[in-house]
Amino acid sequence: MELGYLGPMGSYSYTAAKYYDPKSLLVGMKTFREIITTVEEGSIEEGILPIENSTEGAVTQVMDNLMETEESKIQGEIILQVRHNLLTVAEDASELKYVLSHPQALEQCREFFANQFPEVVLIPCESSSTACKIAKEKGIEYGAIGNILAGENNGLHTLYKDIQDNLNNQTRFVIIGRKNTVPTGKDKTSIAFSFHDDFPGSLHSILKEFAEENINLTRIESRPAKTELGRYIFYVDFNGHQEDLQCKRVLNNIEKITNKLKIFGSYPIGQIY
Ligand SMILES: O=C(O)C(=O)Cc1ccccc1
Repeated sequence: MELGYLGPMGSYSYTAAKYYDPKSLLVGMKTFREIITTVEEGSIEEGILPIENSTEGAVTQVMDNLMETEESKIQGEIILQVRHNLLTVAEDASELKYVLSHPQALEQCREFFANQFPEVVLIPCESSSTACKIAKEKGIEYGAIGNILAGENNGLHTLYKDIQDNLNNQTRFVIIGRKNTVPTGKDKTSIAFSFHDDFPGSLHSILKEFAEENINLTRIESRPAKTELGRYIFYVDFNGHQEDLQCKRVLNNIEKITNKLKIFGSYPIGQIY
């Protein structure tokens, strides 16, 4: 089984992919969009994508891109305890001027840099493992935020460990693929919907359906519909599989109330690593 991830090797996505399926053949890619496109086209079977973080919230780029999918479904999830480290070319920070990483990682360590290295310029790049590679090429003024593994792979020093602002920093990854899943009894389903018109109680009318079937929601987010200010797409995750009877009833009912209902998929509840 080939599994696409945000590469190169040593990224946080790589770690998550290894935990999810140690046997799969990992294929490093440059962007989240590339991962989604290759799964959509069927040229790779699965892809892994970060979708939300316990401190920073939604990974909006992934959520927006998933909205456009036609063939791929969410068929798994995994939660990774993300520990950031300051990895540098030099053995100390005396020359440190620039620190590179994925925007998500930079955001999750903003306080650390404001307190410890207010003069350091934070530079976004494609991934934390790419950041390590670039830092190594650039020299002693450079550092990266990444996995210790990525630092070691690139010959960097681990200057500070656990620099994430929130000690309990978790990222939830979803696995997309083209297969349908079967109910396991411990599943989750992800959907998104929008309304024809704005009307009082619109969101309530949806939430009521879940409440009446005693279905627990595990996440609710809104994203701009990108048509006009004040129009939203709502993203909801809930416990249960779309083939379960109660879930089927809810999905049937809310399809009638909503303008567009997208079911991203049902999948076994993931473990935390
Ligand atoms: O840049 C990486 O290594 C990634 O895999 C993206 C990412 C960044 C920060 C937290 C989780 C995933």
